[in-house]
Amino acid sequence: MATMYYDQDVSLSPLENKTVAIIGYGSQAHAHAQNLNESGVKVVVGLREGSPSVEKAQKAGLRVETIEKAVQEADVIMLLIPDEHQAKTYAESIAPNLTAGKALVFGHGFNIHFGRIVPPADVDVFLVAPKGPGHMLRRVYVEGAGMPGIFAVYQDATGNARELALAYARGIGCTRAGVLETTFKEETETDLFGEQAVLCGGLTSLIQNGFETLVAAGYQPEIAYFEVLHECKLIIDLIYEKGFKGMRYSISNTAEYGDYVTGPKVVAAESRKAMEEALARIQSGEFAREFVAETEAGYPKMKQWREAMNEHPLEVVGAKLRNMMPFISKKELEV
Ligand SMILES: NC(=O)C1=CN([C@@H]2O[C@H](COP(=O)(O)OP(=O)(O)OC[C@H]3O[C@@H](n4cnc5c(N)ncnc54)[C@H](OP(=O)(O)O)[C@@H]3O)[C@@H](O)[C@H]2O)C=CC1
Ligand SMILES: CC[C@](O)(C(C)=O)C(=O)O
Ligand SMILES: [Mg+2]
Ligand SMILES: [Mg+2]
Repeated sequence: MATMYYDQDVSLSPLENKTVAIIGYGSQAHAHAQNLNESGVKVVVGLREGSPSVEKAQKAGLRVETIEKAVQEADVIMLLIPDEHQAKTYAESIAPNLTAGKALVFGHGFNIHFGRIVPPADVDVFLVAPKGPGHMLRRVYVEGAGMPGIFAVYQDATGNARELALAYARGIGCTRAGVLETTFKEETETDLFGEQAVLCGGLTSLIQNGFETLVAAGYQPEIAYFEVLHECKLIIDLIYEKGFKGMRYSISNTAEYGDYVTGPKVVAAESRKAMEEALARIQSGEFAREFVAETEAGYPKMKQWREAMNEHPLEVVGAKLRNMMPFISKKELEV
């Protein structure tokens, strides 16, 4: 069993009298900035010139500076802009202001692991990666709960990097749920695998195929949506709270029997092989190279896939149905 760190094991004191610069104010960054601020840590948000996020961060009671100025005045610099843009921002705005003894921090190991950012030897480098979306990191913190997180030290120039990483994890609320130590390699590869094969790619493909199968067979799209998407959350909630056993306790025996008989046929050897191939592509750096090339070309494939999916009957019917359920549609994801 891995060593888990909780609130009672971790002190915030390594962050006392230090300033944390949060670079960006998107999904993760707004949650880190607001959670740290409410945990009593001194925070400055670093944003590019003309950023539309300045007002949002200020409205949340946060101080905003340019990226360069935020890096200059901070002891700990957390880089939370999209992975594909980090190397350029690092080279232009961060590296020239990154003096000895500061800490350069990441929410995901992509740029260090794939060699796109090479920091100087005299700074601490670590990651603190919450295991969940930024908007949920903020939501659970406000509710008094936390999101599990993992941390890794890549470079310990000051001798304090590990304690600083744990204190940071506490400041954003992760030690309320449990934090464990990893490496940049393990975090990067497992995170990419999880989001591609299971959490995002795998899950949406499963739902989409289920929806299309029912609709093609002549069933009403609204029923198909409720059956394979809306109810997914309710089943996942049970798995999240009680594991497979608790979920199977709550469903009917009919459903449980069908689950054992049909599940392994739907997600079978072919899918397992595709998962292994996806992992190999991640480990070899092939996925990272392909994603960076897509970025440099202006995201032609991403744009096409996004547009096509936005028009898919699943999304069209889903938007209408969610609109009739104010307890869902009123939950904003806007920062
Ligand atoms: N999304 C998530 O929940 C998770 C993300 N992570 C990691 O966290 C990091 C941030 O991801 P995420 O929160 O999704 O990022 P977002 O896409 O939400 O980041 C948006 C922010 O980045 C700024 N930004 C975008 N492009 C640039 C640029 N070229 N130069 C300067 N600023 C820029 C935007 O600035 P402006 O406001 O000016 O538009 C905005 O403030 C990544 O490393 C990611 O892998 C880790 C765990 C989960
Ligand atoms: C699952 C996607 C994720 O890895 C995350 C929210 O943890 C991401 O990169 O956004
Ligand atoms: Mg990720
Ligand atoms: Mg993740």
